[in-house]
Amino acid sequence: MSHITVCARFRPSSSKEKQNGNDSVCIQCIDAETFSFKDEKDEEFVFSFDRVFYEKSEQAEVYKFLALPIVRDAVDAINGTVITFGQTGAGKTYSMEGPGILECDEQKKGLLPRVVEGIFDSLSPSDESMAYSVKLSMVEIYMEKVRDLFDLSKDNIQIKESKSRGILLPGVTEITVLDPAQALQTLSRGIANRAVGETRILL
Ligand SMILES: Nc1ncnc2c1ncn2[C@@H]1O[C@H](COP(=O)(O)OP(=O)(O)OP(=O)(O)O)[C@@H](O)[C@H]1O
Repeated sequence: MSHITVCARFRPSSSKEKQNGNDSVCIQCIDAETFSFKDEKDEEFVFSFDRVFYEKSEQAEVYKFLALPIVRDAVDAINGTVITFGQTGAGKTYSMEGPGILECDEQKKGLLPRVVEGIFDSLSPSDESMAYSVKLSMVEIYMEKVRDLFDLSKDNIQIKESKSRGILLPGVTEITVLDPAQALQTLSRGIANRAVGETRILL
């Protein structure tokens, strides 16, 4: 089995797109893995992924298919990553965070709050000889530099690689979190520190 899962997700047309008549849809569902795309010359192309999430897909489905296996592996010390890629307005933030990571709308909440809960649920120690600690770091690559979103004075963190520990960010802030609420509060602080973000307010 591949260690990489690649999915496509389509978001519903926004009310603005509907208002402007920009909401004609050029893709058609074939099945849960395949869709067809018609370009402006009416030429048809067929694409397949591990899973295609169409516009009615639920956040919970995306979590279950894409992130839950990574959460399970993480608890067994296997590294995992979720990457979103797409043009502006495609739905990356919605998929990752939902309407906001502190918002607890059960249906709409995104991958981040679900992953946080999933990790803490999986850590509930059934075996008392086991001890876990959960630490968060958060960085942003901005203007070719790695900035620490938990300590903005660290604005040029180096990326190193070690044979035994893999990719490292020496000196990056690590915050120990004890429960999901504390983890989400901490992540929300990091998100607010991003230089590029839809909710950045300059005073
Ligand atoms: N699956 C979805 N269901 C409902 N609304 C969605 C969905 N995906 C995205 N949206 C809405 O579409 C809009 C754009 O989404 P979003 O902000 O997540 O895009 P983005 O890819 O993060 O854009 P940018 O790169 O500009 O930050 C938002 O208003 C969001 O709420």
